[in-house]
Amino acid sequence: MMIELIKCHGSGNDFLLIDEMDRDYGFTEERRAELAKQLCDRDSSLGADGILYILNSEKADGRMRVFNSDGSEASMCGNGLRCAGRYICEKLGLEEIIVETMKADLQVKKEEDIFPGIPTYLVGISPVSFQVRDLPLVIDQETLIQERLPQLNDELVFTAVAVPNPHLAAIVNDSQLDSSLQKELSEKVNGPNKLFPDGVNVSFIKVLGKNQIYVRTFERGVGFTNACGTAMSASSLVTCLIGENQAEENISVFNNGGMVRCVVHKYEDSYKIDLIGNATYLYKASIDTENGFVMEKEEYSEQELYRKLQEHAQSVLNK
Ligand SMILES: N[C@@H](CCC[C@H](N)C(=O)O)C(=O)O
Repeated sequence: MMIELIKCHGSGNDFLLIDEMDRDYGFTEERRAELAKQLCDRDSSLGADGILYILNSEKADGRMRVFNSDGSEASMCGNGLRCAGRYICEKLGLEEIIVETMKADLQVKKEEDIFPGIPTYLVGISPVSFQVRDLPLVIDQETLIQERLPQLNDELVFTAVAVPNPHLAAIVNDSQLDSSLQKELSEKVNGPNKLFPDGVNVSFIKVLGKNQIYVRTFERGVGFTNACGTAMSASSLVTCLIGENQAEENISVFNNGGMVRCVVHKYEDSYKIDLIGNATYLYKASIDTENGFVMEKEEYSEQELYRKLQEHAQSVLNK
């Protein structure tokens, strides 16, 4: 079967976007998962962190389903939603839309360029829950907010939060960041384990200065990625909880693929986080799924400008 797709990225977190809005490929659930494993394989001709399936929605402007490269389906993807949102906005000729995702209908809005010439979108990350049952995290307490988790590690202070996909975040120092700790912990909680039976995205956060943080994430179903949008949103929230940053202020979040901006909104008994960043198209291609061969490929020229943002982000990180 021939499939048409767009390879795109948000902060270097890369995806294969497949439009099913006006084309019915007749995918079964098994086929979606198989395709994610086949096409995202870095040793294949494409390679990506996940697939974004774009579908019609009965209650929103479009629907996004995201599959990780291991074939598992995730409830949300912040970087992916910027790309999916851009695609649906441009297809419908709109600047602001609602996209149905597994657990919530979310706002996507075209924003002023985060860096000259870079298509930029805002996605509203919600709902946010600190209830451990929403991750799930199996411990004998209701929440884990800036606390130790001795069953996992004695050294770090963690926050567990669902946005709504599950995140475990810790603020770390340079030596913890440079060590193999994150890999070890992440592999533990993403293999067969009793604490996080469904796995969890694990982020290490470094505070760089006022309103500036660096976040590195080991993603459930993928491994280390250049960036994870929901993780950067969750991490921004964590830094607000501890008073390093403030709600309603712009937080620049640097990552290994570039940078985004987050704004934490605090309501009476809930939070929402705006995630603002690039939605960059690399190429469009037709794929023969029998053998994974790329039959036709047309490059976009957007990545060149994106490199300027990356150079800027790198210069901040090197300071
Ligand atoms: N890269 C994404 C998150 C993708 C899903 C995640 N790996 C999960 O399984 O929850 C993002 O940008 O948020």
